Formats: sequence, C-alpha cells, structure tokens
Amino acid sequence: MSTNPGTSKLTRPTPFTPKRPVAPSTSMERLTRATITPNPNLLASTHKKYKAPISSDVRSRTLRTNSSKPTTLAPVAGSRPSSPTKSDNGRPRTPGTPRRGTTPDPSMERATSEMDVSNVDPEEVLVDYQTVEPADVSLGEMDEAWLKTVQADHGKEDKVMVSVRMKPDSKSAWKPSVSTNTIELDPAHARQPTSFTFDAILTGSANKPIFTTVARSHVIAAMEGFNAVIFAYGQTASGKTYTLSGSEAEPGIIPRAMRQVFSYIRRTETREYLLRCSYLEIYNEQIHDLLAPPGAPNKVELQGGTVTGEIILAPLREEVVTSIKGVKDVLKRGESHRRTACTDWNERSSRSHSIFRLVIESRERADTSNNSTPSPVSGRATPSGRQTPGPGGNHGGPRLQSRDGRSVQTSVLSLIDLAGSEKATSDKERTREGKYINTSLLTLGTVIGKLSDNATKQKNDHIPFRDSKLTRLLQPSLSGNARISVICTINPDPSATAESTSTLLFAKRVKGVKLHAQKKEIVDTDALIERYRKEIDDLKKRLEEKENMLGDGKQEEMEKLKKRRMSAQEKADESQAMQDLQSRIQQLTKLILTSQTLTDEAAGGPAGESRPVSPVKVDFDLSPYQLQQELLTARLQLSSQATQILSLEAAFEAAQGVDTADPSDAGDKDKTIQEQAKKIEEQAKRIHELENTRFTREPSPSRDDLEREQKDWTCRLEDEKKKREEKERWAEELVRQLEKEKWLRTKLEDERRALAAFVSKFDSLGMGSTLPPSNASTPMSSPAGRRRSSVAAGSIVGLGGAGRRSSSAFGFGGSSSLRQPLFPSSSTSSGLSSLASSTSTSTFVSSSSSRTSLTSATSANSLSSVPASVSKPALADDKGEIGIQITGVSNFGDPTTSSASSPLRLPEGLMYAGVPSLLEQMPEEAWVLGDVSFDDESISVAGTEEKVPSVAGGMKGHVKGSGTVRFATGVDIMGGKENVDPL
Ligand SMILES: Nc1ncnc2c1ncn2[C@@H]1O[C@H](COP(=O)(O)OP(=O)(O)OP(=O)(O)O)[C@@H](O)[C@H]1O
Repeated sequence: MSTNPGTSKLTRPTPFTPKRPVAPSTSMERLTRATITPNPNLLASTHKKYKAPISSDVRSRTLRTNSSKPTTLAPVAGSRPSSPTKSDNGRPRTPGTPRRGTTPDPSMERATSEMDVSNVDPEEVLVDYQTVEPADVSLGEMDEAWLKTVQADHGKEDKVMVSVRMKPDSKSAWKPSVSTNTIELDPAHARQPTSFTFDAILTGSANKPIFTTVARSHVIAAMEGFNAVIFAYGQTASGKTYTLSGSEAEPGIIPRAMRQVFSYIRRTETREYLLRCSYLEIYNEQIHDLLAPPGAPNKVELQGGTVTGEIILAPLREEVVTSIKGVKDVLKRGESHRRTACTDWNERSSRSHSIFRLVIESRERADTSNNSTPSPVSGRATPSGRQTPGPGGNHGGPRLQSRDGRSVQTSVLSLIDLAGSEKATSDKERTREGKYINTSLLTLGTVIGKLSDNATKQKNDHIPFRDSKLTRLLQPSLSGNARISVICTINPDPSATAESTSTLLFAKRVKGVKLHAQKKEIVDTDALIERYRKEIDDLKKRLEEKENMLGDGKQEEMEKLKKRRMSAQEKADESQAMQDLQSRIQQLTKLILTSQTLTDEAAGGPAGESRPVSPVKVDFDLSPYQLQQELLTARLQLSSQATQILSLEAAFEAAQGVDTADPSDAGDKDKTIQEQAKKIEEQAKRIHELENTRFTREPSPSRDDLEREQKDWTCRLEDEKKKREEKERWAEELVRQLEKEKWLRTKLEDERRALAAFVSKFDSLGMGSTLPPSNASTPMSSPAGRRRSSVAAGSIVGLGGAGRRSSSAFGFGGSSSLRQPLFPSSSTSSGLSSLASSTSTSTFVSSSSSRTSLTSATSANSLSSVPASVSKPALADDKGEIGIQITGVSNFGDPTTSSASSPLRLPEGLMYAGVPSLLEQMPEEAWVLGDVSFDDESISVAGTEEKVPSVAGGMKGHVKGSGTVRFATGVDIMGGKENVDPL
C-alpha cells in the first residue's frame, strides 16, 4: 500500500472516533431520565413487578436494596492508571496507545457490575413486549412487511451471506454495480478482466442500508433461536469499525442490531427474553475480557472446540441488559478497553479482533401459555450447569430455566470487528501486532478455503481451526451451526488494488462455505407433566359436571333430558367419549404418579410409601425424550377429546333446541335420521362387499399372471445366458486361433532370421558354402560338427536381444527374433567353453549382456529325446554371461494357454519354472528361478543367480538374474505326464 503515512494523516478529515469515550450526550441523559422513571402501569402489574426497571442503573438500585449479595465486582474508584503505558494487572496496554476512554464513570462500572449475570436472578430481569420502551425501538423497525420478508428469507439460508462495502473515495480502481451486485476492476488497473459477484455490493457512507441489507435478517434469525454471526473483514482502514460501530450520526451494525432486538421483543407478545452480553478481544493471540472490572484479571481461556463440541470461554463476564441504555453502557465500557493505535494507515486502527456477543434466551410467556399455575419446579431458578452454546459458551451465572412446560430457546448473536490486514510499519510494536493480526487472518482464510473446498468437493478434510484463537472461537459457527453474514470492506484507492483483490478473493471463498444452523431448545419435561396434571384436572371437572348433569342433576335438567331424544348413535358416541376420557385420565394419572415415585425414590424419599406401579414406568424410565413424546401424544389426544366433548355438547344443545322448538317434528326427524342411518349402513355394507369381492377375486388371477410372467422372464433369461455363453465360447475360440496364427507367424519369422544370421555367420567364417542360406528347415550343426540337432524345421529361434552388447562366438545376432524380454545370464569362461562345445545338443545357449532367452523343445528327461527342439551352439559374450533359449511347438498347440495353466518343465537338470499359482504343484527337486510371472506369451522369471549343473547333455553354466523364459513348442508340460507331440 503506497499511502503516505504522513499525508494520509494530514489529509484525512478529522475522522469520527466511535471508539473514543463519548461524553454523556443529551440523548443519553434523556434515555437515563426516561428509564429511571418507570412506567407506573408496568409497576402496577403484578407479574411484571420486577421487570419494570429496564435500565441497568435502575436495576442495580433495585438489586442493591433487594439483594444482600456483596458487590464484590464493583470497581475501586480511580483504580485505573492514569498513564496509558502502565499495565493494569494482566491487561497490557499497547505501548504509546492508551485505550480509549480510560476514565470511565465509576458509577457506571458499579451499576453494570451488578448486572453481571452471576449477580442477578434471571427471572427478575426478563424483557418482554411490555417492558421495552418505545424509545428503544427505532421507527420503521416494526414494519410488518419487511419482517415478513426477512422471516421468509433467513430461514432458507444455507450459505454465508457475503457482501462487499466500498469506502467512498474520489479515486477508485473499482467499478461497483449495485444493481447486478458485481464489482469490477477498472481495466486501466487490471492486467486481465477481474470481476466478482456477491450477495450485495454496498457503497456510500450511510450505515442504515448496510444494516438493512446485510444484518437485519441475521438479527431476526438470532431472535428466533438460530446462532448468528456478522463480521467485517478487510484491509486496515477500509471501514470495518465504521461498518460495525459507526458514529453517533451514522450508527453502525451493532447499535442498530440492538435496537432491532428490542423492536423484535416489543412486537412478540408471546415470549419473554433474557439478554446477556459479553465483549471480548483477541490481542496478540490472547483473549481478553473487555468487560472485566479494572484491576481484575481479564485473560480468558478457551476450552473445548472439538468437532462437535461447544466452545467454552472462562472466565467471561456476562452482563444482563434490559434496555438500549444498558447495551450502550456495556458497549461503551468494552470499547474503552479495546486496543487501538495510530498506524501509518489509520489514525485509530483496531489492534485486536473484537467480538460483541449477545446471548438470547427466551421462552413462552407464562400468561400466554395454557397453564399459568406455578409448577412445583418453579421458583427461583438454580444454576443448572447448562452452558451457553455457540461461540463463547461460558461458565456464567444462572440461566433462564424452562418452566411449566415452556421450553427455553437459546441463541447467540456475535458481532465481530476483525483487525485489518496490514504491511509492516515503521513502528516495531505495530509491526509485531500486525504479524499476529495477519497470521490469524491467514488462518481464517485457510479455514474458510478448506471448508469451502470440503463443501464443494464433498470431502471431509481436516480443518485447522486450532491454528489460531480466532478460528477456534469461530469453530462452531464456521462449522455450520450459525447464520453468517460477512461484510468485506475494501479501499478503492488504486494503490490498494492488491489488498482489495485479496479481500475479494477471501469473500469468494467464504461464499462456498455451507451452513446448517439449528435451533436449540431446552424442554422442561417436569413442567410438561405438571401442565398435563392441570389439564386432567380441568377435564375431570368438566366430566363431573356432565355426570352431574346426566345423573342426579337438577330436576330441570332431568326434565330436559327426558324430553331430549338422542339418537342411538349420539348416545353411543357420548358414552364412548366419556370412557375414553376416563381411561386417558387414568393413564396420565398413572404416568404422573410414576414420575413422582421415581423422583422421590431418586431423591431418597420416604421408604415404604406405597405408590401405584404404572405400566408405563419402563417407558418413563427409559429416556426423558421418550417421555416427552408420550406426553405430547397424550396432550394431542386430550385436545382432540376436548374437541369431541365440545362438539357433543353442541350436538346436545342443538338436540335440546330441536326438542323444545317443535316436539311434534321430532318423531319425523328421528325417522329421517334412522332412514338415513340405514341407508349409510347399507352403503357401507355394499362397499364392504365390493371390497371383499375385489380381494377374493383379484389375487388368484394376479398371482397366476405373476407366476406366468416370472416363468416367462426366467426362460428369457436362460436363453440369453445360453446365447451369451455361446458367444463367449466363440470369441475364445477366435482368440485362440488368432494367437496361434500370431505365434506361428512370429516363429517363422524368428526361424528365418536365425537361419539367415546363422548362415551369414557361417559365411563370414568361410563355411557358408556348406549351408543353403535360406533353408530354414535345414538342421543346424555345431561349429565343431559333433552332433546334429534333432529339432524339426520351424523350431529355430533367433538369439540375443536388443540389448545385446557383444556378439557370441557364433554370431547369433538378430535380436529382433526375440520379441519377448530375456533373462540375463552369466557364466564362467569354463561354462562358456563348455556351452560352446555343446552346440550340437538340443539346447543352445545365447548370451546377452542384459537378457537371455531360453528356447527349447524338450522331453521330460532329455532334450535330445524331443525332436521338436532346436539346438544351437552356446554363445558367450565378453562379460561371460550366458543365456539359454528353448523353443518348439506346444504340446497343445497353444503355448499361451499352456503357460497360463501348467507348470513349465524345462530340460532336466536345467530348471523348472511355472506360473506362480502352480509353483506348489511342482516337484520338490525342481529348480525354480525366483519368482515367476506370466503374460499372454511368456513366463517371466525373476531370480538371482542359479546354477545350471547340467544342460542338455553336458552343457554347464550359470543362469543369472531375471528375465523371460519364452516357452513354446515341445516344452514338457505337467511334469512329462502329457503326451509330447513334437513337430
Ligand atoms: N463508508 C465510509 N464512509 C465514510 N467514512 C468511512 C467509511 N469507511 C471508513 N471510513 C473512515 O475511514 C477511516 C478508517 O475506517 P475504520 O477505522 O473503520 O477502518 P478499519 O477497517 O476498522 O481499520 P483497522 O483495521 O485499522 O481498524 C475512519 O476514519 C472512518 O470514519
């Protein structure tokens, strides 16, 4: 960033400093005055008598008089160090950078201390639509139309809402388009077209549209029980704090969100709320409680944060707020403790990430629920040990308890102002802070990138949440259990193009993160039982009334009853309903008694006190959830029965009306009813008969059809199978033929070349005249001419390989004759000479520096006994290696098939080789050249040096290394048991 520090500071118009301590303004005074004059109507309300004082200062006065709790957390007046550089017990100041508002009003400190949730009874600081003052609700926030819109929208979000806010600047490298939500880099500043599209592109200085667009739906989501996170991200001085906190004239998201909260409460008549806030910052990878009283330790430890677990921050102070005034006090106090400093780019740069959290707990209001009778579990709530969920759950004071079956919904709204990424500055301390800031932002970027990657590629890669305090703190939210809105702020100045592009790329990654926020509710099962008890009592009462009426009730009623001509059906229905009601009452009574029995037993209740044993005891004992389900079902039944009673009552009254109005008509009406009932009965009978007929007739034909169809399909399947098998056989045959032909062609080619080479060698030795050059079938003799090969024509193979480096004594070149790789061999010179002298045997040895092949046509016992082989003279190369190549015609006419299915037996005393799966079948005395593998045309032998004691009647030598045994004609298969069929 090329901003000149000097000029930037000089040219910057005196910025609004939202973080500075604000002197009590007139509006604040007005608020205070307003709140300390409680509404007498509200105070007169009995159930609200503790709720009237809705400001923290009034609350504190009430508590001071009512509570005997020591105000242990009250600050010592004037305990704050006057010097900004002095450390105040665990809260180091940024050197040379005094925290804003270092002289807070001690009375405010005291007042808010007592609003610490551990000092108050949550039941006494509840907020509801009656306690919210009109002054706390901003005009326009109560508009039903927008509420409907946002309610419709926020419920569907499964992605992070990402918006970009561009700071106003006369020079801009970016072209924002608010209508298309696109921001484009001016081509004059771009090497290539750069354009981004987000959920919203925001410009200008007004903060209201920003709040409406990016935050309002999230605040409402939080009010409805979802965790919500709103954070600002961007380079330093791009406007994050301006967006979150704003100014007195342009309040930012936090103050507007708080107004929204109270607006929401005011319009929600059915619920009551407990609002608790905390304020913390992450400075140089250490979490500090911004609301800790001066002098008290303020370091916060972070625990938990496993994949599913919640984050616990302890110790973290939580202040109960009941009005906007209370929120303002808390914000002011927290902001005065935040670390800011003048940097090269921002006169008041946030040196830490700050997180303002509002825990919202709510439940149905007692007087709007069906039962307002206090339950046995009501009364002052005791700390339950439940912890606040989501980012920043803590060990704070008592929580709102579920009561009288009214479950408690808990959610957390987190508003986060991140420190901005920045380059190294001239100031050492700033640079050090900057390093921490950049590192944690980098980790945030990595975490977001991985989350996004996992979501798009449906992977489950490790996410390095633990690499920074910020990501650990945000883990539950980033993992999906929150509605998230990210506002990325950019400085449009051309000198900041790189930073802005980086911010926009971050924004793009965030867009890929998937969310699945869930509401959290704590259900009070005891209270539910209590509610049922009440309902049963009501029903019992009504039943009694009815019985009295029906039984020995007043004479008048009796007379009426006598007159009344209830239809038989009506009577039956009524008595059935009453029976059902009674049995349900019994069932529920048992359930409740069982619950009490169990509770008493668990609590060590009086022994020997007999309790009815309920058949549902086991169910009740199993799990509270099952019990709750059972109770809910019971409740539904009760309400349906209540409806039934009501309709019966109505029918009863109607019947009475009919009687009194025109008794003479009654007989006719009854007749009609009877006739109609008869008709209905007949119709029902007819339907029943028809159904029976359908069921009795239809099954057999359909079964038959089914069976027939099944048979049909089975036959077709069989046919298809046969056809397929035939085709497969045919294909196999074709392949076999093809391979045979291929092999024959190769063999002929090999023989032709070998012969040509042999003849040319002989020619070069001056013996060429003795052999016709192209006669492949001519038996080859050794140079010494001692013995003749008994190999038939067509079994001659080429020797040597492509890698052959030296020619043999007899010059068997023509490496092309060996299409398969050969195994390298070696021999001593004596072995070589021996081999050389045995060329007239039915085996020849070819040498190659790298590979050697064996080709032979042999019988089980001796090469010479199988005329289908060819003998070649032994060859030696300059390295003394030898190779053996054996070839011939397969016993079965198909070498490939043979090699794949049988062990290969080579000339006796030379070696045995076989396919791996058949090695076990080979005779013990067999020679195996290392591991053997095979393919279509060859067996590969990977072995180390193996001695060849005797090769084809006297040859001696060594076979070394790995290579390929190419076997073919004449190889004795299956240990010689097969009939060798030489050419
Ligand atoms: N949209 C805007 N309209 C008018 N002024 C703005 C706007 N955005 C930022 N500013 C001004 O720019 C200056 C820097 O803004 P701010 O302190 O909010 O930046 P920041 O991103 O929070 O910086 P840092 O990361 O260093 O804390 C402030 O003086 C602020 O008033």
